[in-house]
Parts: sequence; C-alpha cells; structure tokens
Amino acid sequence: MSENCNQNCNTCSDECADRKEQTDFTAKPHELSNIKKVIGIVSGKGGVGKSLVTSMLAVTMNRRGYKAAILDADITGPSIPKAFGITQKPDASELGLFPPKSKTGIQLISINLLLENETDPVIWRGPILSGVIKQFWSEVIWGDVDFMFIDMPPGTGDVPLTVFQSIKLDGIIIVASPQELVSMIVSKAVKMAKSMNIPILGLVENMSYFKCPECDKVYKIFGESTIEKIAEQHQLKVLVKLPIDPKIAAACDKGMIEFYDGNWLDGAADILENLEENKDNTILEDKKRRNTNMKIAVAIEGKEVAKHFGHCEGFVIFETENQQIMNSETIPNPGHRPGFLPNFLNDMGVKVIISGGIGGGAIEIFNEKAIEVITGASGDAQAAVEQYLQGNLKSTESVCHEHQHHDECDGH
Ligand SMILES: Nc1ncnc2c1ncn2[C@@H]1O[C@H](COP(=O)(O)OP(=O)(O)OP(=O)(O)O)[C@@H](O)[C@H]1O
Repeated sequence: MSENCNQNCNTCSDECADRKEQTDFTAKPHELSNIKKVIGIVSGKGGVGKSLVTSMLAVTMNRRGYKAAILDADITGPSIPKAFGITQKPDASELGLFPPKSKTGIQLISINLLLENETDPVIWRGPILSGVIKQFWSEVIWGDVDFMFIDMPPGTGDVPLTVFQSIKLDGIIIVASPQELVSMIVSKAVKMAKSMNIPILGLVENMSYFKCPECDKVYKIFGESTIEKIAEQHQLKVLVKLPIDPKIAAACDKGMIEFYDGNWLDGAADILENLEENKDNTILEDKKRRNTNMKIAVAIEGKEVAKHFGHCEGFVIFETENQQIMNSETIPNPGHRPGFLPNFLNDMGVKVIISGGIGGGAIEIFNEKAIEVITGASGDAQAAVEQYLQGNLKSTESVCHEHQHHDECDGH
C-alpha cells in the first residue's frame, strides 16, 4: 500500500498491490459536440481572479481565430455571464441545450443562465453541484469547439475533484494572487492535479502589480512576487503576470470583457496553440526520428532483453536506417563504475536504449544527453528493436526503485 494511501484508488496514480478496480466516472460529451482541447482554470481559493482569467483566455483564443467556449463550473459563484453581458437563456430542444453566444461568438453555459433570477443563491450540496457540471458537459450541444475553458470550482474539495474525474482535461492553468503564492494553497492545487495525472500547463499570477497610468511607475501592492520561486519548486512555467487594472474591472462590470485592450494572456495562448499543434508534431517527430540512421543499444541476457540494465550480460548495438536493421554487434558489459555506462554508450553514438528495468540515475544522464530510454521491454532483443522501429514499442517509463536492484539497474 502506498504511504500516502487515502483509500480512494480513483484519486491515486500509484500502482500498488492493493489497488482496487477503478470506477469510471468519466462523463461523455454530447454526441453532437466535437471538443478538441479542454483546459481547466483552477485556483486554491475563491476571489483570486480565476473567472476573469478564464474569460480573458477564451477571448484571446477567439481573437486568434479559434472557436472558444466556456463551461462555468463555478456553480456557487458564477460570474462569467456578467463579464460577457450575457443574460439570454440557453435554447432547449429534445436533443439538449444550445449554449448562448457572446457578441464575438464565444459559447457559454453557466448556472446563472438557468436560474429564474440571476441573483438567487445556489445552495445545493456537493453531489448536486457535480451533477449539474456533468450535465453542462453531456447535455449541452457545444458543436465544434477548438478550446473549451472550464472555470473550475475554487479549492481542492469534493466538487473540483469530481470535475477532475468526470471531464477529461488536456491540462490545467493555476491562477493565484501574490498572497496565495506565499502560502500552501498553490502547492495543494499542484498536488491534486499531479495525483490525478493532469498536466499543469503553468501558473498565472493575477494582481501581480499596479502600473500608474500617470507616471508608468510600477507598484507591487501585495509585495514582491514569489511566483518564479514557486514555479521552480514545482517545475512549472509562469505563463502570465496580470496587473491590477481598473479598466479590466470596469470591462467586467459593464459586461464588455471581450473588448479589453491588452495582450497579457499571450504567453498562455502560445502554450495552448502549441498544445493544439503538438499532438501531430509529436507523431511526426517520432516518425522522423525512427527514419533516420541511428544506433540502438539493447541490454541483453543471452538473446533476450535484460531485466536489469547495469548488471546485464552485454549490449547488442543495432545500426538502423529507414526503419530497417542494417547491422548488429554484440559487446560485453564493460562493467559499471559511477557514470560509466551512459557515457560509454553515448560515446558509441547510441541514440536509443532498450531495457527491462533501469534506474532513475541512469535515465537522468541519458535524458541529459538526449538519448531516448525505453523501459519495460522483454523477450527477444532483435524483435524489440523491430517493434520500436515500427513505432510499436512504448516505454512503460518504469524506473527500478527496488533497493536490491538499485545498483544493478543504474549502471552509473
Ligand atoms: N487584475 C485585475 N484587475 C482588476 N480587477 C480584477 C483583476 N482580477 C480580478 N479583478 C476583479 O475581481 C473580481 C473577482 O474576480 P473573479 O470573479 O475573476 O475571481 P474568482 O477567482 O473567479 O472568484 P470566485 O472563485 O469567488 O468566483 C472581479 O470583479 C474582477 O473584475
């Protein structure tokens, strides 16, 4: 059992022996929806500008020519319709609900658009809140959407957790003000996303500074920013530092957020655009890599892929060209001294390592040298290389942690 076991296998990514069968909580989007990328906007607590950042992100992507939509999952504090000046109720049909569109064509659904009176408080409990959010996903006919932004319920409690479980997110962006950045709140949000294997695209610091419109002097109203430090601590990117700007607040109040003047969100939008292109690029890059001439080293025991890299019997070095094996040579393991094997294989011009288990230390050195490491392989060494060349051998990314094998697997 994992040391951090919370008895809920659905919120844990550890592969432990006590793992129970997972219940699939995933909600399916409406069959008439075609949503390409789903981005959750998260904050450790309310009132930090999460809804504002969600709105501005949708506006920025819309300005760049993408079809943007917003699902307001902040059910108890829905503020997005007001920022866009939308009061129109969704049209309903037998098939589902059609979300209203903003003046520039951003689709939006929010509980505020369904309440009899938009000032009515929403006093439902967690399960109902989660149910409503799932309905926004499954029963709303979104049509074609390039980027769906979900304004997540604040915090790391039950409701955001259910959203994480039910809607497959391509990534989250964490919003914080300088005050939360010095506390543990951001770390909690980071941990929650990591434990659920959701990529964190980066951090946005809202209310980062105030620039005097008269003299351009910058005031750090909430003190010096610590965002770089926090980002480094969690190995995240800082996407945006958004100033306090009375014009932004006024645009929200007047329902004119689509017409704000500024390009503060460009850093985040660039990342999202790359995400859009990335999928195909990765496939292309992989293909290009396999097509070029290269050397692949397989750690072996006899003719089979070895279980432990450092103490393997030897290596077969395969030379490949256009996804074909052209040549192979077997060399004995020269023995492992600190840092030796990874450097030895690098000096031989090896670009890919295939092994059963391998230690984290060796993987780190290989990564530094841009050598691809495939772990979890087994069976005939040549067959493993052929599979790799066809794009069918994927790394399990398993790192050997077992104490008794640490030395054997690290080989450094
Ligand atoms: N950088 C800023 N400059 C000016 N006004 C801002 C800024 N950030 C937020 N505000 C204002 O602060 C208010 C709260 O922001 P917002 O509704 O986005 O917070 P939130 O984190 O979504 O809060 P909650 O989770 O409670 O809904 C809004 O009226 C918004 O206009």
